[in-house]
Amino acid sequence: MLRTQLVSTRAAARRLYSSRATQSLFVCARTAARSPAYPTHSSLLQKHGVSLVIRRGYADAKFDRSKPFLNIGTIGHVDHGKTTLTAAITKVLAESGGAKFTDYAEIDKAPEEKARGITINSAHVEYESKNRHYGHIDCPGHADYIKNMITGAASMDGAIIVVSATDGQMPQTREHLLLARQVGIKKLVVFINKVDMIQDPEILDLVDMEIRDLLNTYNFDGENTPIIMGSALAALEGREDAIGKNKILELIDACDHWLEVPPRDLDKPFLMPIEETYSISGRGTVACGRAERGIINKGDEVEILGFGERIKTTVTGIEMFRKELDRGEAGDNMGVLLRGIKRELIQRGQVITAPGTMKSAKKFMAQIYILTKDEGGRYTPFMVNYKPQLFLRTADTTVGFEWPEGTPDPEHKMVMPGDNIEVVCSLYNDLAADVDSPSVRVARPSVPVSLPRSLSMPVSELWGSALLFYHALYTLFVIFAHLPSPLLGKVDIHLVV
Ligand SMILES: Nc1nc2c(ncn2[C@@H]2O[C@H](COP(=O)(O)OP(=O)(O)OP(=O)(O)O)[C@@H](O)[C@H]2O)c(=O)[nH]1
Repeated sequence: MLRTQLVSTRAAARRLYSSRATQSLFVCARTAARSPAYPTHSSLLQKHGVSLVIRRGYADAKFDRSKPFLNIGTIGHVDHGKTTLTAAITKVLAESGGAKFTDYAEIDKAPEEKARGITINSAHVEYESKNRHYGHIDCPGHADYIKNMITGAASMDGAIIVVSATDGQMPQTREHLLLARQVGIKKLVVFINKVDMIQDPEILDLVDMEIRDLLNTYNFDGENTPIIMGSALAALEGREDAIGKNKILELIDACDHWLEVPPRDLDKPFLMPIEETYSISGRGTVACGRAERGIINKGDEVEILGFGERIKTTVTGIEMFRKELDRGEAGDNMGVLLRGIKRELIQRGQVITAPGTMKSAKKFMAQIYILTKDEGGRYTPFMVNYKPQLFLRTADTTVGFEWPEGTPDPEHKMVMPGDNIEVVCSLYNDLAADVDSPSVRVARPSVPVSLPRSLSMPVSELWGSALLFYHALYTLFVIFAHLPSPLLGKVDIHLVV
């Protein structure tokens, strides 16, 4: 009886969430929030001629590398309690000296976020368990900010998926699971939150069952994945330890035992995509991001690439969570202090690399497999001049598709889900790509060019490119119908034309 009631209430809630009326309301609210008539904090500042320059302090202690470092984070549906859980973890671990308590407001800190009451950019905190050092990313749950989720999730080694016991799995629970899978996260820990609002244990059993099924659907280990049931708010408010503090400790223990530290690519040339930039008074400009591969030492020469720039500079300092390092490694979520670089010169989406190891590309050939609806892809065709959004590392830019020269009847050629196509891609902004990567099958350029060397991207990055269509398609789906996450395709080969 109870089960039937619960299922029908959830079905009604999902139907309401997915209805055109609700989605139109969201769209109107977003449009209003973005309109000049409803200025956000930063647009107000800009209107009055004040540019929002982000400043912050620099490292004030030495970084201790004695414990293995792992990037994890909270993902899940909007309002299920990701930020509350992040704050609660730092609070509980602060009691044993494993963290500095970071309260809810500090994590949810971007001005636009506060104005609109939702998490836009992923926020980073750190904490330590007995065995591990964690960098933690609090990912946004809101549909509008899926691109932040892609870049946030892309820098995670493992994740905590937060599911409210009152709602069970919701659209973004499924979307984030799909995304987590596609950006290479292999293991997750589940936190069923808000159990303080549930009186009947049968409901919790039902949510547990539902989540294990869902994990299996997305190729995670549904049987063995640890599921912890608790209340982040109770832990944050220091009440009801049985569902609060004790469950947070259980969650951290589960992360220690279930999530694995992946092998780090230390032998390859250094590469760090820029996520954020800061200006440190008296020191200079710091670029932050997660090192994808290689090692960087204080004093090393580097190159900043992308968006029309190729700048040589020297690294004068490396920091991680405000602690100084002599050397940064693949997997580190670090800040790099750059000699003589003005903050305005660099931006999110560019990369910092060992000099001469990468080039930037604006036009290339791609071999793309278009995922079908059953594979989480699209179910409608598209034609020439289709312009989706490309997500590559922290960059996102518009990409235009054209048929290669010599294609018969290009104007009327239609691409169906399940098709394998070869297209010429033109980016709005140039992005960094590897030179002569051995991990790529290099095909014949079908448009003749006289480049000294071919440019290509390794398959791992092409997977990032496979997410390129996600945002554009997602927006369409949110507006017209709330359907499962679309992903356009798998990109196999990239060549410069
Ligand atoms: N009763 C109860 N409320 C909770 C609990 N955890 C979070 N909440 C409340 O749920 C609401 C949403 O929590 P957030 O932490 O902002 O949720 P979120 O998932 O980070 O939301 P977004 O960042 O916008 O995606 C807030 O009002 C919290 O106080 C809990 O364990 N019990």
